[in-house]
Amino acid sequence: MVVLAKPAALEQISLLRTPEPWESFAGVPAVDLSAPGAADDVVRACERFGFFSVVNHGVARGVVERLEHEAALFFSWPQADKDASASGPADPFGYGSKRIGRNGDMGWLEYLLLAIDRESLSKASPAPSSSLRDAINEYVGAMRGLARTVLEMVAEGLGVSPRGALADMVTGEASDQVFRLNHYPPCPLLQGLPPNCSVTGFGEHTDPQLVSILHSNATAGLQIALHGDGDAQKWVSVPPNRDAFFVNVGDSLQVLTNGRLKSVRHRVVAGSGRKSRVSMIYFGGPPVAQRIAPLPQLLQAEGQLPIYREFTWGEYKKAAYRSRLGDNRLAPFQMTLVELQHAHADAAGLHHRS
Ligand SMILES: C=C1C[C@]23C[C@@]1(O)CC[C@H]2[C@@]12CC[C@H](O)[C@@](C)(C(=O)O1)[C@H]2[C@@H]3C(=O)O
Ligand SMILES: O=C(O)CCC(=O)C(=O)O
Ligand SMILES: [Fe+2]
Repeated sequence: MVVLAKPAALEQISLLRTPEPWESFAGVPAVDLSAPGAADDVVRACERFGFFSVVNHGVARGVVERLEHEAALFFSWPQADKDASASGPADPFGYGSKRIGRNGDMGWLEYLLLAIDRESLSKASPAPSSSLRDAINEYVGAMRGLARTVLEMVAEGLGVSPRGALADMVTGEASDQVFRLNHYPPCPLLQGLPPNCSVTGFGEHTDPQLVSILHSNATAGLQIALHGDGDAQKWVSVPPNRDAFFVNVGDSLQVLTNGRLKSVRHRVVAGSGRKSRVSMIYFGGPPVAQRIAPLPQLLQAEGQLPIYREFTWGEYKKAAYRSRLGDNRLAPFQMTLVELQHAHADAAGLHHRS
């Protein structure tokens, strides 16, 4: 990590001064994937928090440990070697430090962001070493399986058939999968400041895909916003659990379920005294041509009208990459109040356009 070499850039990473210590949240649902009724538990967790952990997931500990080891090795390379490991700074794929995306977002982290073809790392975004590439490929294979299981459970719990309708979008031939390794070192800028001061590691956002599956080491830092009434938002810290994976509902799943499942706003904060946080995240996106719109089956079953306009994943991604991290990327695709009123009137056969 380049530390303090360019103070001007560091100033752009907003320091958060927190009046209270972050509340460690004991209420994150832990779903036992091997238990009967897991599908209902998954849906409940997605409705309530858009976020949950999974245990008894069937992913071998060795797969995680191998990648953790390789990731730690990579992040310990000299800065010049990491910078040279991809041709230029991440855009969006490759090795990046402090800059997230293309539009001025900054965080106290370094990362590797990689595109995945169906089974393995894309030739377009090679890993910096063959041992890291092999560990990522093995890990991503396990994550695709886990994403499939979770999305099959979502479909089952919602009564959507076939059971693979959502899972196929993420694990099919042309699906758009992304993998990310993040490293958040302790921040020296905070030394000497009160212990409740922290720096933005990864700014608040929702993930654009259907689901993201996250694993981290034992260092805290991830926070989620609890879905409140109206605009009220309460941030809580997620206690790390090395034996579990954390599942985030993404924007696309929110749209497919007409807002019944909600994407979770989340962020990472880094402190001064902590150990480094290392996280690995698999993002399950559909093929670029996939149409994303509320599933007709769900609308019919629940007697609802769509609250989102249809778009393709390619269109959403293009818009996402033009947005800032914290933007509400779904807002432009939401039906306006007037459109909803017209749709209701049309559905009731009452609407006469002049
Ligand atoms: C600021 C940005 C980074 C991001 C692309 C974007 O323009 C807005 C969405 C961001 C995000 C958040 C979730 C994932 O980490 C990510 C890879 C993604 O798919 O959308 C990042 C993008 C990125 O880092 O390139
Ligand atoms: O690193 C983490 O723990 C979360 C990062 C994240 O939300 C992301 O990369 O989209
Ligand atoms: Fe995220």
